[in-house]
Amino acid sequence: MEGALIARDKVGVQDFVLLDSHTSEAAFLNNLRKRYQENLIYTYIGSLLVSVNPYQELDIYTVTQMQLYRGVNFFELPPHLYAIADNAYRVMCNEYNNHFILISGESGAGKTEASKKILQYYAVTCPTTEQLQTVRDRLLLSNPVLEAFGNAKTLRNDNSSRFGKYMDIQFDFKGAPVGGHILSYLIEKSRVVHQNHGERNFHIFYQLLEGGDKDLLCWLGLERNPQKYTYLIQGRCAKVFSINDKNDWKIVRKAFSIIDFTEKDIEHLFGIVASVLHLGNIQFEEDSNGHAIIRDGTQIKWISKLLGAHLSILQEALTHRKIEARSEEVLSPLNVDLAFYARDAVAKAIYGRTFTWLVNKINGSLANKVGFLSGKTVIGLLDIYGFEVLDTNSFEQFCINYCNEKLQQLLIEMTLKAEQEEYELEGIEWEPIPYFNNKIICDLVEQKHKGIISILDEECLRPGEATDLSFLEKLEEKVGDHAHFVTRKLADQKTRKSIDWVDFRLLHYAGEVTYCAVGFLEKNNDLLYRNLKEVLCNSKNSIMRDCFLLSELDNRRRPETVATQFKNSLTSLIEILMSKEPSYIRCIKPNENKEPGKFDDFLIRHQVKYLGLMEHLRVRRAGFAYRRKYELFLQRYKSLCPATWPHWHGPAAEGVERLIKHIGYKPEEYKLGRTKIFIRFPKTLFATEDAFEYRKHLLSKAPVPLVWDRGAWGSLFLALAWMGLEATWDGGRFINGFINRKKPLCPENRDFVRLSQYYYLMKLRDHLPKNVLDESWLQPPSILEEVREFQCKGLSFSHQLQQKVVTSAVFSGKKEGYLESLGQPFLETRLSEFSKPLEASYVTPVIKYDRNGFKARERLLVLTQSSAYVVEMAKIKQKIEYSTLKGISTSNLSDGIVVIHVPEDNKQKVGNWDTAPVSWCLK
Ligand SMILES: Nc1ncnc2c1ncn2[C@@H]1O[C@H](COP(=O)(O)OP(=O)(O)OP(=O)(O)O)[C@@H](O)[C@H]1O
Repeated sequence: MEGALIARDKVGVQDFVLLDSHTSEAAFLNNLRKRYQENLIYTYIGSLLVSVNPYQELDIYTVTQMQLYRGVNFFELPPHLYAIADNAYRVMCNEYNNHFILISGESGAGKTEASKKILQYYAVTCPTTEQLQTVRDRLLLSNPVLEAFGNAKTLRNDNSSRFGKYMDIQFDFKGAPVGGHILSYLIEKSRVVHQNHGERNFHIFYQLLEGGDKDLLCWLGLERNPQKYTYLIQGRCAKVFSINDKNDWKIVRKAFSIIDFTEKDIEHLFGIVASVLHLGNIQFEEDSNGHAIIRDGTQIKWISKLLGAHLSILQEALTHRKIEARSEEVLSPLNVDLAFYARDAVAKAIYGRTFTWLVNKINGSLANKVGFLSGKTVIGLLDIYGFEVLDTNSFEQFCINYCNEKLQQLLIEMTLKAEQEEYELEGIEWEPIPYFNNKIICDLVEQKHKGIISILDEECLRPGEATDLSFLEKLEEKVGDHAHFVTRKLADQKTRKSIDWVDFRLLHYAGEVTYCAVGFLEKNNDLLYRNLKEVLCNSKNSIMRDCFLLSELDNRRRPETVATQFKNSLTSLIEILMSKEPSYIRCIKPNENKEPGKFDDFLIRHQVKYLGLMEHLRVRRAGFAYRRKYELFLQRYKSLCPATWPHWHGPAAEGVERLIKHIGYKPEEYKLGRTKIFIRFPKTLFATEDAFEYRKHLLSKAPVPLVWDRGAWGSLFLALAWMGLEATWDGGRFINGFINRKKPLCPENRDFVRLSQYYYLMKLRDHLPKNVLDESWLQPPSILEEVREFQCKGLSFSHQLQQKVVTSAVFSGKKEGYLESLGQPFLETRLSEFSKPLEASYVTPVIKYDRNGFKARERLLVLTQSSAYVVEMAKIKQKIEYSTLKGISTSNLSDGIVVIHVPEDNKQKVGNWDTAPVSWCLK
């Protein structure tokens, strides 16, 4: 206990306070620098996590660290990714809602690493079973496969994501990961055929050449030397010091077997990868008529073999274009330039569509096959290509940066804007803090008819001679007066020099980016000659046939342009995210050289500025560190005030007022809104948390059933769960008390009581004082993990063990779900005082509602072997025998209401209570 408090004082509080006292940018940067130099790479601004890429493995990603953060409020320990992950997870489990974690920052800032660490955190800390272990492995192993095919070395990052990824992790009602789903966004296909100096193609090509065994390479017609392949050598850096292609190949190869890829799938997949390399080596020359012919037939033969395409048809498709004139089809020979264009187009199309196939295949293997369909919640992880400025920026950078504008907009909408609007809504006095809203740039790009994408589409689709230059002219005409758009013609004298005639410049939220318009039309159209498509549709390679459907050939409608498809997919993504509870991680790149420990002030200041971190800080500082609905605040802290403990029956707002008056909040420390309490300073909250912690410590020492969270409806459900499972337990001995119950609970109710049982136990764990979770216990063999659990929780070990043995004798092989429940400790919630006169097996405080007027009354519910009793003080108010029980209904809401149905003809007058209802309604 003490340890936890000291740790919190030393680190958690300090983190907040330091930030709290820093309003100036310089002070904030100083703080970040100082922390970075001490290897403290994480900092909070409120609940937003700022992460500065360390470029070295620090000792903060261990399983012990993960366990440390598990189930602890995020402000209690030093800032960490795990705290954010755990917080989202816990809220999801408690409130059954969906979450997402948005990880943003520029290329190389550490987004992918962060998302992988979060995934690992869930894999390690979430409950699992043998069956779920496969799901967990698949979730983890989908990453190396996707990275192999979708990541590449760029100048800014040796493992840069060249596609956007949004991954939903699905959890069942117990909080166990049961499945996943990945949405991918616009892979940078142009990289397949062209790489800038110092950059590589996608990792998989190098991995295959480096790691693939001799027989495989021989079968694919490949040589173990990237220098032999045109598509791999343009960046002149096939070998990279920081990348171990051979090792990565092994991981990918192993991953394939775990994520359900058959040998045939793998054969076809690498047939495609090799075909792309062979395609790149095809050279054309001119025949006497100026038509393109293939110079050397070796490559095309390999492609024909690997794709299962007819050699002469393939040859023809690469050198001719099929033109449809009325009802006739005419083959028109291509010149050399067009033949190269066709070759590259088919290589890009093959790779791009195979990537989509790969994602779908992985999704098939991640699909939830084991979990309960009901009660499924998700946590989404968004790791998407970061803001990017290259020497020459093309259509791909335009899309990537537009995507980052959209995410910035989402963040503004959900934080800066939402927070300030919330104050207004809640009637809290507030001086608005200005911030840059990048909506204006999003509109410039995406507005219907008027935005850059619409203008680009118009140029792509209109008849006549449209070129990249005519597109640029259209832009000048239509958006030339926009404050965030410049071309050479529109620029003032000073900036003119830095913009070429084929360029346009956008003033993004993250800085200026000059785009070269050359290639925009072609990349946006992304057309593939019809005869090439036909070849691929008829391929014997099953992946190709899945990717190129014959129906596509019949569809005469022009496909949507790439930019419009991308815009639409981003709109859907934003909708997906808006429906979930957000957590944010802002990644910062500390220097351009990928060097550990180097804090480049200039570079970081720029990121702090455009990420809007100072505005976040000011809103946080001027605003309130914490806000919570009255009901939830009261629920958590009600034990701190005698008037609210154990129950407060009035409105929650009044309860909170009583509570904070009792604790002694000063007026400047809080504000009461319409539905929420707002606490200004973190220290106020910490003091409250400390008091709560101490209170729990005291409570847990007292006899459990009478004082411990009397409102814990879970206790009742636990009892009901046992009843539903037709058994109960008397003072350590199990008795088949309900064995004669004829009707078992229906499946929904059974799931529900199991859920209640599970959460009750989780609650039990969370409410134990921290010092009992002592890491000094020796790591037991896994078979004894359960025993250790009891030790850790401070429960009587031998007693629990005895009970487990007895239970095993009674239930093993007889009770459904018994094996699953083995790992959960039994509760010590028996009431010894009652055991003699009533032979009680279970006691819990409840609120009983009368049929007449639904009036609430505090009672105790006592469950014995044969009957249930409602008790007031020491008086039995009502008794019902289980043999007469008609049924039990539970509410489908989280209100904890249970109705116990009693037959009409079975009314009993007990004690002095003469209004025995037909049903008991309990909470
Ligand atoms: N927490 C970390 N610990 C150690 N190294 C890290 C960490 N985060 C990032 N790095 C290093 O920085 C590199 C770049 O990180 P990462 O690939 O996550 O960047 P990114 O933001 O996803 O970039 P992109 O947008 O280009 O995909 C990693 O390959 C790794 O070397």
